[in-house]
Amino acid sequence: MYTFIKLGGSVITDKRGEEAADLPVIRQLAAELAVARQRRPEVRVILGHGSGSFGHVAATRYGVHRGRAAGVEPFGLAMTAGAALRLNRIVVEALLDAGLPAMAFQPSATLWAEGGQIASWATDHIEHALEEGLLPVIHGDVAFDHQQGTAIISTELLLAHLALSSNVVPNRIILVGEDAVYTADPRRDPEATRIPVISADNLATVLHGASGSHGVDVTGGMRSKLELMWRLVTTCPGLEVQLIGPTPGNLAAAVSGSPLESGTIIRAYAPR
Ligand SMILES: Nc1ncnc2c1ncn2[C@@H]1O[C@H](COP(=O)(O)OP(=O)(O)OP(=O)(O)O)[C@@H](O)[C@H]1O
Ligand SMILES: C=C(C)CCOP(=O)(O)O
Repeated sequence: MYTFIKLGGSVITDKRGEEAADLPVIRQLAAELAVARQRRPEVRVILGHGSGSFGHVAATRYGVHRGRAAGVEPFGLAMTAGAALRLNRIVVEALLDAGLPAMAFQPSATLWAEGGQIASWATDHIEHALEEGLLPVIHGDVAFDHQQGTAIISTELLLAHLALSSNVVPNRIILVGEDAVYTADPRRDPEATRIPVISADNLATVLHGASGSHGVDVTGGMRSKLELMWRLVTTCPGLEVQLIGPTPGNLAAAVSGSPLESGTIIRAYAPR
């Protein structure tokens, strides 16, 4: 069984800036992952990261997510791919510096989209990388799209595709981003309170209080993230999704399976 992790663009960059990577946070998260891997070497991880103020700013500028309708030029597509890759390089170098065998797999090189969704993605190299003991690193990316010409594929869509359509079946997905899901957007509503567990009982209310991102974002923010993660936990038996913030110690604890007093867990089935 595998653990999928997404380092959210909202924590590894400043989403209100442009190409503003948060190096101290990236290094801290890389170090925590290294600690967790030493503690629990049997936990096999695929690491994804969002694009934050790199890809989202470029995609918005050139309209890549809207495809032909926005008259995307090759240069705009290439600039957006370049921005996503610049952040990817920063993340992978930090992981290598922390002693992790991180290797990047650029999704757009082997993926086709259709109407903004993944139509096909050749993931056999990623699966083989895991067998070789590597830490495969993927990232939200641009894509060629059969229907709309170009698209943006979020990290969550990539992780969902791996979970549903590859040989790599996760039992946990850890999303490092907002420190929890709240009853309303915590950046807008100071009265918002943390929701510790999302299940069938409160899903509708939770979705009602979830909205977009505080920064430039073309992949939907919290609401679309939750909808997709709910689809996954209801399709993959035993899968749990955990949303945590970047507070030091959280990622190491979550990967090691230690209980956390913070964050939100999404589960469709009662815990065993
Ligand atoms: N109910 C809610 N609870 C928590 N956060 C919420 C809620 N509703 C909206 N948000 C917003 O969701 C955003 C987090 O989603 P966002 O897509 O920006 O994260 P990310 O995955 O880290 O980014 P990226 O797509 O760049 O990787 C924050 O801006 C937060 O304010
Ligand atoms: C904007 C680009 C290039 C990718 C978006 O991926 P995400 O940050 O995971 O939503």
